[in-house]
Amino acid sequence: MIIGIVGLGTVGFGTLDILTKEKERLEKEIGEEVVVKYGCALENPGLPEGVIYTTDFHDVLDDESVDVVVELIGGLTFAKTIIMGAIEKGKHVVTANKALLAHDGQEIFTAAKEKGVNVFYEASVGGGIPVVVPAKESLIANNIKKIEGILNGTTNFILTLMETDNLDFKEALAIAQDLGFVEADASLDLDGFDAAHKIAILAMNAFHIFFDFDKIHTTGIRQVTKQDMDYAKKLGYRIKLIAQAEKLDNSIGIDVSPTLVPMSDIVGNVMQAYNVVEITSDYVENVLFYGKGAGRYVTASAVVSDIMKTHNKELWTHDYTYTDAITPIEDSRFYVRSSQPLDIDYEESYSMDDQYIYITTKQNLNALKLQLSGVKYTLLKVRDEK
Ligand SMILES: NC(=O)C1=CN([C@@H]2O[C@H](COP(=O)(O)OP(=O)(O)OC[C@H]3O[C@@H](n4cnc5c(N)ncnc54)[C@H](OP(=O)(O)O)[C@@H]3O)[C@@H](O)[C@H]2O)C=CC1
Ligand SMILES: N[C@@H](CC=O)C(=O)O
Repeated sequence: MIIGIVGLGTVGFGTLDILTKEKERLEKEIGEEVVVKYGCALENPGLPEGVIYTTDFHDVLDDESVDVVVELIGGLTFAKTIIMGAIEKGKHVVTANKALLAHDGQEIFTAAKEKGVNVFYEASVGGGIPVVVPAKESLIANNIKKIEGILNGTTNFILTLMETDNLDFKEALAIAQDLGFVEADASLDLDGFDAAHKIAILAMNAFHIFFDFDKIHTTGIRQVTKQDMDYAKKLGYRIKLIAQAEKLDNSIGIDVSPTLVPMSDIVGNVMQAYNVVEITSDYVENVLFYGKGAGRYVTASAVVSDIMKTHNKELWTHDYTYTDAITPIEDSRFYVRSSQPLDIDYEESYSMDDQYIYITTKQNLNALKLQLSGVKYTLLKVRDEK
């Protein structure tokens, strides 16, 4: 197996390092030589002997001996050119690029099918947690009804540090950046788009659909305050950025929003840069996937696993149907805080610091907003008790 890695940053360099250190064992596992022929990046990070350094990804694409192109530069432009170019040349592709797959997955998978090659992307969701392959292969017997979880390491890390270390948002973000968790464009993490990319990929495979990514209703963590975290805690909840995808009556509901999660729930105890994905289906019922969702070696572990998977000649199919029926998930319980008492249906309520705090009964978001028109309030979703 001859490999070209394009992108030698956090994940790319980690991938190269694992492939170098574990070469002998990996070769034994698959019964084939594993050779990294190219490392491509704008600056040379220092490559092991025998790996050709280039700044031009065409060197990798144009070399007929390369079987697998590993795209780890991120973004929607060059990354797409590299992936489409590799497919065109009949090479397998491994990528961690959730943004690109969420936007252009249909085009990429269609091209891969035509050329008879695989595009593998385990690292695109949940960092090192095996979830894409298990959901697509191990759960094949099941009709998936719902996927829910914490899919962004950066925001979970920030929320954790705000709670446990009393850090402010900016301080916590700077630490996450040092640790290599944060996207080149941090707003992808902070505004919920990275989690939306990941839930889009999971929903695509779970419900066999392609759809316009921009239809996903996405809210990030910028408006989450320490004050609301403390109020939520008094009621036994933590605020987490939750991504959800669910089969509704006439649509697939998908959204990403800061949500109060009961501390009695496993999901409410997922801290730091850990991720969790809960899949609900008919036969196996509930399964949870938990582990580190970001970081160099964590993510490289999933990339290496995908590279090894290209050794099997079996092709993955993505014969999915395009749908416009993507809607927000509007029926939920809600946390509502206001400086005035409210006349709404609620399960729990208390007041302190001149604030009135409610956990509502399950109801429709738009109906609740209508009821609250003219009132100043903060509103967050509340996850059901398990
Ligand atoms: N970091 C993480 O924890 C995770 C990241 N991912 C995904 O993995 C991918 C890579 O992320 P990450 O490693 O963090 O990103 P980095 O920014 O650390 O690395 C990007 C690499 O791409 C190189 N590069 C950029 N443009 C080009 C180009 N035109 N030609 C050649 N090389 C180029 C950069 O080179 P140079 O440094 O020389 O400029 C750098 O080596 C992204 O899609 C990201 O979303 C997925 C899961 C977790
Ligand atoms: N920025 C992402 C990296 C992994 O996908 C995150 O924080 O989860």
